[in-house]
Amino acid sequence: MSHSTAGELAREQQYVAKLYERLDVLRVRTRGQLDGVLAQGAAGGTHQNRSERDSFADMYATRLARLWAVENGLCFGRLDLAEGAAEPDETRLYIGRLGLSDDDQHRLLIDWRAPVAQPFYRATPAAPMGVTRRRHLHTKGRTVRTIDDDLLDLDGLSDADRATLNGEAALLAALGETRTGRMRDIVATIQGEQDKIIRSDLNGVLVVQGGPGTGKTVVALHRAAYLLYTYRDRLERRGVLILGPNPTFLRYIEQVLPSLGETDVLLSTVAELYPGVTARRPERPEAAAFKGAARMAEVVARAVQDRQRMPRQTVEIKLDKFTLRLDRQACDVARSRAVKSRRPHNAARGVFVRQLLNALTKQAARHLGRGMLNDEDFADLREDLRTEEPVRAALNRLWPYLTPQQLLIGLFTSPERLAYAGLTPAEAALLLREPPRAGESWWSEADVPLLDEAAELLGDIDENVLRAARRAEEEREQQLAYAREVLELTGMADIMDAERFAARQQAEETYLTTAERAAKDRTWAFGHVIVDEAQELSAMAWRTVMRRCPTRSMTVVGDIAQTGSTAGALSWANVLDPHAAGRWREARLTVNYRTPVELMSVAADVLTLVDPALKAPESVRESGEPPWARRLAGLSELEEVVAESQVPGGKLAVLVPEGLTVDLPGAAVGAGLAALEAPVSVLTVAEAKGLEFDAVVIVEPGRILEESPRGPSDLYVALTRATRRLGVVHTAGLPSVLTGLDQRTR
Ligand SMILES: Nc1ncnc2c1ncn2[C@@H]1O[C@H](COP(=O)(O)OP(=O)(O)OP(=O)(O)O)[C@@H](O)[C@H]1O
Repeated sequence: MSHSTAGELAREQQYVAKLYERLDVLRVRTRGQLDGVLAQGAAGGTHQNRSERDSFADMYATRLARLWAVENGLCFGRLDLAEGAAEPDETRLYIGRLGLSDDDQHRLLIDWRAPVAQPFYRATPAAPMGVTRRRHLHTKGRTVRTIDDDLLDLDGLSDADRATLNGEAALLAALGETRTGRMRDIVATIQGEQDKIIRSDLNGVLVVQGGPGTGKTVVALHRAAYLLYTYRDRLERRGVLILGPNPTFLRYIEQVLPSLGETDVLLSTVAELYPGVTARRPERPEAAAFKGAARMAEVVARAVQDRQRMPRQTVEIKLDKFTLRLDRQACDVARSRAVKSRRPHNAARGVFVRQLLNALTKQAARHLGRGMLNDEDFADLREDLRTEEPVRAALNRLWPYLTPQQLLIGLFTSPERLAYAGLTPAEAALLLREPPRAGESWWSEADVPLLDEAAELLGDIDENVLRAARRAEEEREQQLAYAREVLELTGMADIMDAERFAARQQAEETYLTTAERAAKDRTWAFGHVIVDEAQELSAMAWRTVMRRCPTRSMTVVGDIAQTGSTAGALSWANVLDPHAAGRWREARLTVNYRTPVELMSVAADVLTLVDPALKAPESVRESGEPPWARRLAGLSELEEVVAESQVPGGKLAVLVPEGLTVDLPGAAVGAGLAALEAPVSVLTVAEAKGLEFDAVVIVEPGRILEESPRGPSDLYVALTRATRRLGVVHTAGLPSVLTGLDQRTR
């Protein structure tokens, strides 16, 4: 290290130490404010006093959580601006995870999302945006380890400045690190094309199309943080939903937003979007694809109509003293009134029942010899009839209350109902199933959009009753959870127990965060929705997602070339035009930050099998390790191959075709937390989608290629998961597209 660099490092250390000092002061101060509010107690005062106190407590608790979240890498950059490009005392800006000012309101640190921080990510030598130098500070704990400078305007620098330049290495250093099994934030090294997407306008649907490793996921997450910062009021109220392909992927990305100080975001999968249903049953790909097709909306609608069909014969209702009759015409009139009301099935039932009860009441009056009734008597008699069991039973048979679950179970277990819904016997066979048995998990991921569709058409049975029941059940639980959180955060857990704290809250007060409230409510409309691996969503899944976002403020990220699901997308226009025609725009990411050049050139060959017109993204770096292929006498040799391929301290994935089991002692098998944490995991391509590993060994690529109509896409995904090493092993022949690989014998 040169003398001047050492001096520069010491100066930066001094500044960074000052920032941490300020952070500590703010933590103590905010903690004091929170304690002050909590000490006022929650029991006394008017309702308004209490709710004001609670919002302050909430605000301080959130602020405190944010101040703690930014401990690592608090400050990671510095911008030196040319004279004239900034106010005289603002020519040097430090950029960090949040904004800090001193008590005199002098800015000490700029939040990376603030407009003035934008040149840190966008300035280039060709368009320096007034920046003379961009400096990256690499810290460990509170210590500045190294600094890297990008020189943007040589003329603007003094001789002394020139002597301290280090050159750009921050990005490559970040990319070269071994993987931890969890995605990290990239706030210090966001690239220009990524920054444009992150800061793109909130309105409308932004599609981010990019090849593997171009940073779509990580960019989408930084965009969420940016939008929350920039439109905090609007988004905190309605919440932000991030949808990923499976729970393992959500675990992979879950730390990124908290590390950026944002915690109130709901991470979910489509399978979890229907509150109260756990969709765990595996589904045959043909059935899943069929259930995902847009036509299923019509099928579900027909299934509802099926439950509104009227019998041909007159319905007889035997009461003690006489028998009432509903003929076909009376039923048809009531049905058509109910349908014309345009209400969902369960709400329209009220119209239907009222109409028939009126008809029955008139009949009953005749039987009772009471020709003309005044309004009051008529209403009394109608009420008497309504509570008669035979009347209730008859009306229920004609137009039953239905939950979405009842509707779909009825449909999927009945060849007659499936036929009425418009399916051929062969199509019906894909859906036909045995009724649920106790404890069985009956629903699959592909069923969730159908339940959601049914819920729209049926409506709630009785909103108020349902809500009240749900609230009563959840109330105590919510209050306890909240109390625990607050007590833990404030370090008060040892002086007050959560039960007592919760007991002090009023019954009508709820303490759920926006994300938590939204997760429990099927009809919640989010302020912004981000869909990752969006190419995999079926047409029916898109209908479900769009219902969660009526404003269509969305970020949709994916890669059409990676579509593995047969119900998935083949073009963004196909997917989005039905829901947001004229309201979506596409941005592209073109640089691959994950996969080295050597691996990407093999993947590019496979991409031509997906579609010769597609172009693979450019890789930014080389690994110096050419990918290889090896023929094995048997899969028992795999253990040795894996041992040779591991990167010390890193993660390795063995990617296998669907249904192939391999025996690797100590390896984590299948999706789940272990897949992220174990040094070696065995996964199918679908399970590895969106993830990355230091090394990857692909087993029997020929089978992956042939096992589905989307085989080439699956192989492309498999080839692009590694950051350093890639090997392919096979006992059967090697697909011709891979014969260019280094052939190894051992
Ligand atoms: N600007 C950056 N600085 C540092 N690392 C980056 C940057 N952009 C992307 N990366 C890294 O590149 C890798 C790939 O990013 P990401 O998983 O977001 O890509 P993707 O486009 O979603 O890939 P895929 O389509 O294959 O799932 C991640 O390790 C990510 O952290």
